[in-house]
Amino acid sequence: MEASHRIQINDTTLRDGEQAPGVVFTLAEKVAIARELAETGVDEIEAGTPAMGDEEVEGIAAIVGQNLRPRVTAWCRLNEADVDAALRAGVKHVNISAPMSRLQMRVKLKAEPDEVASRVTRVIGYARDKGLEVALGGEDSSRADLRDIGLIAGAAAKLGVFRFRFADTLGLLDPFSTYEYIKRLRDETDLPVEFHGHNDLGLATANTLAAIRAGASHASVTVLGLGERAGNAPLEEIAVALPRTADARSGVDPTRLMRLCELVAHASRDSIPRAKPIVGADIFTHESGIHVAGLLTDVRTYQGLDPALLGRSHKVVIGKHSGLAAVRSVCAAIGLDLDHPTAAAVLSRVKAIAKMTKTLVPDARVRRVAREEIARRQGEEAGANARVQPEMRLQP
Ligand SMILES: CC(=O)SCCNC(=O)CCNC(=O)[C@H](O)C(C)(C)COP(=O)(O)OP(=O)(O)OC[C@H]1O[C@@H](n2cnc3c(N)ncnc32)[C@H](O)[C@@H]1OP(=O)(O)O
Ligand SMILES: O=C(O)CCC(=O)C(=O)O
Repeated sequence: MEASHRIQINDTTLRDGEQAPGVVFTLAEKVAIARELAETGVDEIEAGTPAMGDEEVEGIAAIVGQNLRPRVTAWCRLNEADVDAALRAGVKHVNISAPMSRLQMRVKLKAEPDEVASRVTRVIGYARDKGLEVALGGEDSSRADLRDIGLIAGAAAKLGVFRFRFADTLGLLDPFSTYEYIKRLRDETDLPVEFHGHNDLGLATANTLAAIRAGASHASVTVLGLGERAGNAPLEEIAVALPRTADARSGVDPTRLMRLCELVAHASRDSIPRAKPIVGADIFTHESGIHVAGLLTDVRTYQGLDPALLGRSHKVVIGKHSGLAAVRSVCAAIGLDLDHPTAAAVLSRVKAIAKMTKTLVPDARVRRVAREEIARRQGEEAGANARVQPEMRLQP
């Protein structure tokens, strides 16, 4: 059965993702990532920050030039010069960002809410006059008075902006407070809401899903959660979790997530942690005997997420926590059928190896031990038979 509502996946790997310390994408990498994002099925690509200069503008323009299916947006501050830079990049859509908390308004713009609203009218009006489709970015929304958001988003709505982005800029929210904020935001604006979460408390995914449950229609994400400080909500987690936890779906093709994540990891000179949800190398790898025995009998016993959904499969490995079923299955895969005492002897030896080496025991070594045990047992049986032969001859 298909989940009920379609959520827009707005990827900001090339903007907020590249803000992660030390991450630099080359122009070729940016284009490759944008193309892969499009193939994966995201709805929007936030391609960069034109105010950063000519090279950044060139990078965004190169992505625009690919004529990809997703909308390509650029991130602008609340000033005309940033809008002009976005125009040079050739985008048709921009996110124009205004601080929503009084603290950020005062520190960054030396302004009070009504002055920010006036500035929104001026700058977004300027962008609209130049033919741009505009979304209002609400920086630091989670520390804002929702009435201030209502005032500023109201000024933007009058100019026909297509969306409001609620940013939990400092990753302060939890799923319960996110849900409340996004529900209450409905009293302040009719604009479609995008939720942009940060992962400082490890809650970006949970908060984004809570925002969706509360009525947000757009999820702002990055590949592998790359982004400022602890990063953002990972695209791969949101895409896979949406239908499972939020009765919603996206246009993302899960079978392309591995390839996309590997590309971004490589371009950001990082590796994917082995236990990273959805794309980590080990997330469908099973060592524990009880789990392996269960999976081998009926896969549903220990399968939450079907690896086939991601084009992946379960893998059994042998280590300190293995049991007889696992050892037997590794050997049976090459036609070595172990009886119970032989399997027990093999298991005992491979466990000792795992403890000594503090790692897994490769299948080839398990099978070598198995062959040795089979040979030893056959030798013992032959010896025993030889010993009993004379007695047998004495029998009448
Ligand atoms: C929460 C976020 O992710 S916000 C996005 C953060 N992204 C980036 O910072 C992108 C990379 N940044 C850069 O390359 C540079 O900071 C630039 C090119 C954007 C600006 O560089 P500079 O002109 O040297 O300014 P600097 O970085 O020192 O300070 C930022 C300026 O932007 C202003 N500013 C910040 N947010 C906004 C906003 N939403 N609207 C208008 N102005 C803003 C600050 O008040 C400050 O103004 P000031 O120069 O008058 O003091
Ligand atoms: O204002 C926006 O568009 C969001 C900026 C951002 O990345 C954030 O606040 O974390």
